[in-house]
This record gives sequence, structure tokens and C-alpha cells, in this order.
Amino acid sequence: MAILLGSIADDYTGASDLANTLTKSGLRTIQTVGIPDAALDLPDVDAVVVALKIRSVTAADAVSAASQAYRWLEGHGAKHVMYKICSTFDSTDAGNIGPVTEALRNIAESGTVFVTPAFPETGRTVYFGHLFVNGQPLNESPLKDHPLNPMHDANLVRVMARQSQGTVGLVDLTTVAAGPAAVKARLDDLRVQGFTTAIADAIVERDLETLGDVAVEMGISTGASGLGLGLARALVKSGQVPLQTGTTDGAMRPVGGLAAIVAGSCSRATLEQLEVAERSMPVLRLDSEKLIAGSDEIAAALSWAGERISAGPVAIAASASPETVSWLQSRYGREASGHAIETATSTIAAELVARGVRRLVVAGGETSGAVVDRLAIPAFLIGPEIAPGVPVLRTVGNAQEDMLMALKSGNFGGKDFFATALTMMR
Ligand SMILES: Nc1ncnc2c1ncn2[C@@H]1O[C@H](COP(=O)(O)OP(=O)(O)O)[C@@H](O)[C@H]1O
Ligand SMILES: O=C(O)[C@@H](O)C(=O)COP(=O)(O)O
Repeated sequence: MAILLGSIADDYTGASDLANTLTKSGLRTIQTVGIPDAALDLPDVDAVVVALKIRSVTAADAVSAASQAYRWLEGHGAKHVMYKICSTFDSTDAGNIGPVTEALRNIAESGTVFVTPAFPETGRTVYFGHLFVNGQPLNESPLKDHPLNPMHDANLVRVMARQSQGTVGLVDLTTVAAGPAAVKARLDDLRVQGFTTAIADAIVERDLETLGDVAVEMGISTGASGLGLGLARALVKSGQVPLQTGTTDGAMRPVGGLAAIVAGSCSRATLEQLEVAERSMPVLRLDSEKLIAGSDEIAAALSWAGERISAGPVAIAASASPETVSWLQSRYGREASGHAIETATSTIAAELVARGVRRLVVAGGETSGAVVDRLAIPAFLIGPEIAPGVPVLRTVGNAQEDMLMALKSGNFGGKDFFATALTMMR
């Protein structure tokens, strides 16, 4: 299997978001969970998105995992590797966008690498280095309250500089609007001046097409799904990939079984989606403190689900308001409470699967990572889009029967996301 485009995604929902964009843009794409085992029979594809869970680990661990994934992708023919980060630039001053981008730049022996989280379809735009989320500066958006990486600065040149060793430049909108030649000239200029990375502005898809045209000729880039769109369109336009249509064959064959939702995202969109779901299906709100205290809350949740699930889908949520999250964190610590709740939600998901759930929606990036790891799923085929950034996924190569899943990024999806997803996953 020789691939054209490789990607290393820093979390699993982000990986399915990018795989969805590449598929929609005409590339046959598969999402693997980690570097695939040699024994895994992968279909012929144009693009492989290697999903890693490295957004909230130490920078050293993130660099090591991403470097190994880069070597695997390069060894399988990838001419360009995109490091997929969150469209809301989820990271801290310790990393991991800066350290991983710089490490990949060194391995690929690249010039100045551009970085853009722009994803206009979901309201993420970058203007003179400042990230806006649905028109609000990042630091005023719901991301200011993220449980693991609250974002307090919209100026990404500054944010990136705090987590980088090298200097960070800017490819501003005026340059991007002038087209690929102007962007290349600006990157050359930045390289000569010694900049290792540069935030690239983008407001509309056309800007991302320009950036894609430039990136496709470089070894690596860093960005969100919008950059994936630019890269995919550049590959199709150049004739390197014939335009394919639709989703992977067989991705949507019915799997039967029971259906459930497990939510660990505390993002505003997820909280609203759970409120709406309460009108049409049973929703259990877990007690966060009891979850941290021990297994009784898990057993109670499974018994609650057992009494209802044969009649239709159920939802189980650890999700809580910013006030509850910060109270819990002040008592148990940010990482410890996040980790304990991820362990609990993934245990609940695995037990539901053991009891016959074959259609599973998971809300939250870290939460999805914990669930997918717990279920030991090796890879996913990409099905149709439920909402921008969220496709239906079909498991590949796992021990259990095939499952249909959706891994929803916390902030993605409309208010009726859960009902829409379950309808598509019949
Ligand atoms: N009630 C809660 N209190 C504190 N942390 C929570 C609570 N519920 C979930 N979490 C944690 O919040 C984090 C949410 O992150 P994630 O799953 O990536 O969601 P998102 O996609 O919205 O960023 C996870 O670590 C999860 O375990
Ligand atoms: O780019 C994005 O916004 C998503 O693909 C993504 O990575 C979101 O992360 P989570 O909200 O943590 O799922």
C-alpha cells in the first residue's frame, strides 16, 4: 500500500474530523488508531490518518509518538505529512503543538513550517494571527473554560512562541490572498530570517486552497481540518489523485445490536446537545464526585442502562458545567479528575459493548481516546458526515463484531446531534 498523504492527529476525534474532510474532498481515507500492526489488512487508500492521543501528554511523549508515526507514514510513501491539531488550538504553554511541529520539521528537514487551525466550516478563522471561534476571539469563546487546556490568549503567534524553542512568524491574510507564489515568497523570507514556524491566516476556503497548494510541495504542515481540505483539493487538482465520490464501500452496512451515547465532554455544545437529547431518550447524569470515589457509580449506571436499553438508545454523561468542573478540579486536581472520569466513562462504554451495544456515539476528544483504546479498535473506515467534522465510523479489524461509531469533538454538532447520529447509524 503506497499512500500519498499522511496525517498524524493529536487526538481521535480530531483524526475522524480530518478523515471526514479528506473523504469529502475526494481522497480514499482510513483512520488508524496508532501505527497499524503489520498484520492489519488495510484497504487501498490515498490518505492515512494515524490517530494518536498526544494532546494532553508530556511534550517528550508526544514528540516520541509523533516521530514514530511520521517515519511509518514516510516509509509507506507519504509525500506530505500534516500534523492535525485542534481547530481551537487546544494546548498549554508546555506544548504540544510547538514541540511536535518543531520535531517533525527537524526530521523532515523542512524550512519554515506553517501552522493554521482555521476551519471556516465550523466557524474557526485566523486573522493576523488571532483565532476566532464563531466570531469570538478564542480567549472569550467557550474554550476559556476547557477542563484540560483553558485558552486565554487569541494571539496564536504568542501562544505558539510560548511552547516553541524557535521563533514564530506570521503569514498574514494579505499575503495569503495574493496567492501561492506570495505565500511561498513569504515562507522563504521567514526561513532566511531564521523563523522555524509561522502562523498562517485563513478566513475562507479559498485561503486554505492557497495554503494547500503551497503545503503539498513541502514535507510537513500543521493545521486543522481546513488545511486538510486545502491539501486534498491540491492533490485532486494536480491530478495525483483521481476524484473519488462518496464514502468507503461497505462502511455503512448495518451492524444491528443496541445503541448508546457516552459523553465526557464538558464543552458548551455538548451540554446543549445533552439537554436536547433529554427530550427524546433516557439520559443519565453521572455524579462526578461519586465517579472519582469508586466503582459504585459505574455499577449503578450499568444497571440503569440495563433496565432501559432494550427499548431504545440511552445516553450516559459525566459532562458538567464549568462551575462543577472547576469545583471538582480544585478538590482533586485537574489531571487527576480528568483521568479518573475518562477511566470511568471508558469502563461504562466497554461494559455497554460487552452487553450488546454495537452503535456507539462518544462525545469528547479525550473521552473518545479512552473509549477507543479500551475497546482496542485498530482502525476505522469513514462513513457519511453527521455534522461538519463528525463522520459515522465503521470499526476495522477489532476482536468484537463490527461496530458503527461516532467520535464527536466537544464543540462540534448542532443541538440535535445525538438524535441525528443515531438515526444515521441504524
Ligand atoms: N464532571 C466533570 N468534572 C471534571 N472533569 C470532567 C467531568 N466530566 C468530564 N470531565 C473531563 O473533562 C475532559 C473533557 O475533555 P474531552 O473529552 O476532550 O472533551 P472535549 O472534546 O469537549 O474537549 C475529560 O478529561 C473528561 O474526563
Ligand atoms: O479540529 C477540531 O476542532 C477537532 O477535530 C478537534 O480536534 C476537537 O478536539 P476535541 O474537542 O477535544 O474533541
